[in-house]
Amino acid sequence: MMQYESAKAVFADWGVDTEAALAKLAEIPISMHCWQGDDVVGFEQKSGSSGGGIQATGSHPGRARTPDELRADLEFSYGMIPGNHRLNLHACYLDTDQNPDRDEIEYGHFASWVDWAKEQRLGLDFNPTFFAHAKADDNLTLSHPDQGIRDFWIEHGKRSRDIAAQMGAALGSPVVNNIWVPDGYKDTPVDRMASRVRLEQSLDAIRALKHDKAQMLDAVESKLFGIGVEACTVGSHEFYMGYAIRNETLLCLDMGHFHPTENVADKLSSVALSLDEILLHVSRPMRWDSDHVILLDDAILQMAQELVSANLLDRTHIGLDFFDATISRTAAWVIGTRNMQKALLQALLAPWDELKRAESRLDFTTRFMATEEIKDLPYGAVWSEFCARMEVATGKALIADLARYQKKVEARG
Ligand SMILES: C[C@H](O)[C@H](O)[C@@H](O)C(=O)CO
Ligand SMILES: [Mn+2]
Repeated sequence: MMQYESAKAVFADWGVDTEAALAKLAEIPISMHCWQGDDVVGFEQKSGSSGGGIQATGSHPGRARTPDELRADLEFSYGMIPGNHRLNLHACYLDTDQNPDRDEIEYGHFASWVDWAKEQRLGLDFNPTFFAHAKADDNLTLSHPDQGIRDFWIEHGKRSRDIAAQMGAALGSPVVNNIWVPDGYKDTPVDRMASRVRLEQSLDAIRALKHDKAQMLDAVESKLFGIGVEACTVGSHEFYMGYAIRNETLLCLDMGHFHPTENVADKLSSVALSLDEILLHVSRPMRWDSDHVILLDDAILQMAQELVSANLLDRTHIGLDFFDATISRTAAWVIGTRNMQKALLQALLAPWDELKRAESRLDFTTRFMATEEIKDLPYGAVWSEFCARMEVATGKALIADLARYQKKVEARG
């Protein structure tokens, strides 16, 4: 507390109100992805061989194998993260004794998740699952040349939107329904246009039915390449950017889905001029879309800075997308999500007016000196205060709690 009071005075000297920053941070929900808890396996009773070019590596003990185990791990993890958040579910995480194929899923198969979300005061987000299925083994789904395969996936897409809308109605909070398909070609295709026309037509068919935006929001996610689709990804950035603008959907920017030298934070202000809302998949690519757990590193700090500086927090849905099976899965969730929050807090504690004034008069020296000096400000004390107010642990106590829970789940084998 004393440390916080002294930090508060230091920030006040820079013209920054720490109380306002803490209040804003408490309002920002992060959509935590269910698939970190079980290495993107899901709970279907059957699955195909196609991984869609994504891969969780590692064999750390304690993987959640059932919806109940996953919910227990999530409850523990949310308990370690300050604030109220959301869960991002994939369609392959259905909870039912039945064995519906992807084109047969219904709201009832996910009702237990909604009941649980209500109990836990969590929002939900949703994703159709266009991978890990025999009908995705060609690495083509919505753009497949075979009409029958396209129709199968279109039906899956329609049902997912419907399920998402019902979830949103039940929870009183719009569910973002994000479409990502693995479609692409290992070697250079000769008719890219035909694939993209088919993908566009399939997306239009999926979205033919209008849903209330208070219940469900459509999002589309682009990608640069994946394993097995190195030569061409049908749903490229340009494809989906155009699609999202023309159709007024959200555009999902996954930080692992661009060339490693691109700065994804730089894209926010550009796409925000043409889109109402944005979805983020905050991730950490290492050499490729490796989905490492996010660190409090420059890429994440810059993303948070852009969200605050460009005033985009109210129209950006912050989702996470990483999966690491070499470390405790619950620790990955907790530390990764808290890193996103720490980055947001640092951004909320920056003296933006002063920095922007310096830039607008081309005083780059002042901008340079200030952006470097504020790196020394006592962010840790403000973060600790936030955690104390939200009654969650920090530092060694947090590490001990995470280790204790990991020990408990290791008995699962
Ligand atoms: C499991 C997710 O849908 C997936 O990670 C997708 O969002 C993606 O980023 C694929 O590379
Ligand atoms: Mn993603």
